[in-house]
Amino acid sequence: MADGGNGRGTVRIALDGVTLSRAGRPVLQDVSLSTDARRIGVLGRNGSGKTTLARLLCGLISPDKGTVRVGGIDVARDRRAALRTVGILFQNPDHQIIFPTVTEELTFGLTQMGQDKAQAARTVSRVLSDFGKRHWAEAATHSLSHGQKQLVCLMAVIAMAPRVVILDEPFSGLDLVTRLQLGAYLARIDATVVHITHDPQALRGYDLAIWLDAGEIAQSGAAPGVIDAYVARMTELGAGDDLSDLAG
Ligand SMILES: Nc1ncnc2c1ncn2[C@@H]1O[C@H](COP(=O)(O)OP(=O)(O)OP(=O)(O)O)[C@@H](O)[C@H]1O
Repeated sequence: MADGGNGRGTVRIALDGVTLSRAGRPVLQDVSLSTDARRIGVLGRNGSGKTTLARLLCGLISPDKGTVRVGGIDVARDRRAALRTVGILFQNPDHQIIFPTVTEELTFGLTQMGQDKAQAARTVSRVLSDFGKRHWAEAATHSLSHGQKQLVCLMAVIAMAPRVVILDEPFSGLDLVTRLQLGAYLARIDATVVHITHDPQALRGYDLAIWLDAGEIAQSGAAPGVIDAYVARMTELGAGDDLSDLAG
C-alpha cells in the first residue's frame, strides 16, 4: 500500500451500491464511492444520511444491499478487524462513555482488541501522558464536563490507533478553545479522517468532500468546489420562506 511519506500510508474506503432503509423509508440509496484520500469531509442537511454513513463505515450497522470495505475489510462482517481499523467519535460523548472511570473507559476498547491487562495499562498510561491528562486516570467520567468527556472519547479512539477515524459532528457544544485544540490535534493524527460536519468551512483544506442529499451523493470531489456548490444551494434554500422545505 502506498505510503506517500505519511507514516502508516493510505487506506482505501470503498462503498459499492450501498442501500439501507429504516422504518420502511430509504436512508441511503445506491451509494458508491472509492477513495484513498486522507482527509474526507461529509456535508449534508439534517436527515440526509450522514450519521448512517458513519455507522456503516465502522461496521456498527450493515447495509441492506451492497458492501462497505475499509482497508480491504468488510467492516460489517469482520467485526474484530473493523474494531482495529476504524474508530468513531460521536457527537454526544454520553452515548459513547460507559465506564465509571477514565482508565476503565480507555482500557475497554484495548482489551476488546485483544491487548492483555498489562499491555492495556501501558497504552492507557502513554495516551494519558501524551494528552497531559495523567491526573484524570481515576477521575469519574460522570463528573467531567461535556468537552472533557469528548476528550476522553478522543483518547479512547486514539489509544486503539485506528487507521481511519470517523468524526460525527464531535465539536458541537465545545467552547472555541477546546474546539481549536481538538481540531489541531486531529489535523496531525496519522490516520485517515472522515469528518461529518455542518460547518462547510471546516473542510476547506480537505482532500475530498462528499455532499449527501436525501441519502444519495449529490456531489463529491475536491473540497473547495463541493463546499462552494453546497453553500450556494443551502443559501438559496435558506432564502426561501417555505418551511415545508425543512429537511426530513
Ligand atoms: N433507526 C432508525 N429508525 C428510523 N429512521 C431512522 C433510523 N436511523 C436513521 N433514520 C432516518 O434516516 C434519515 C437519516 O438519518 P441520519 O441520522 O443518518 O441523518 P444525518 O444526516 O446524520 O442528520 P443530522 O444532520 O440531523 O444529524 C433520517 O430521516 C432518520 O430519521
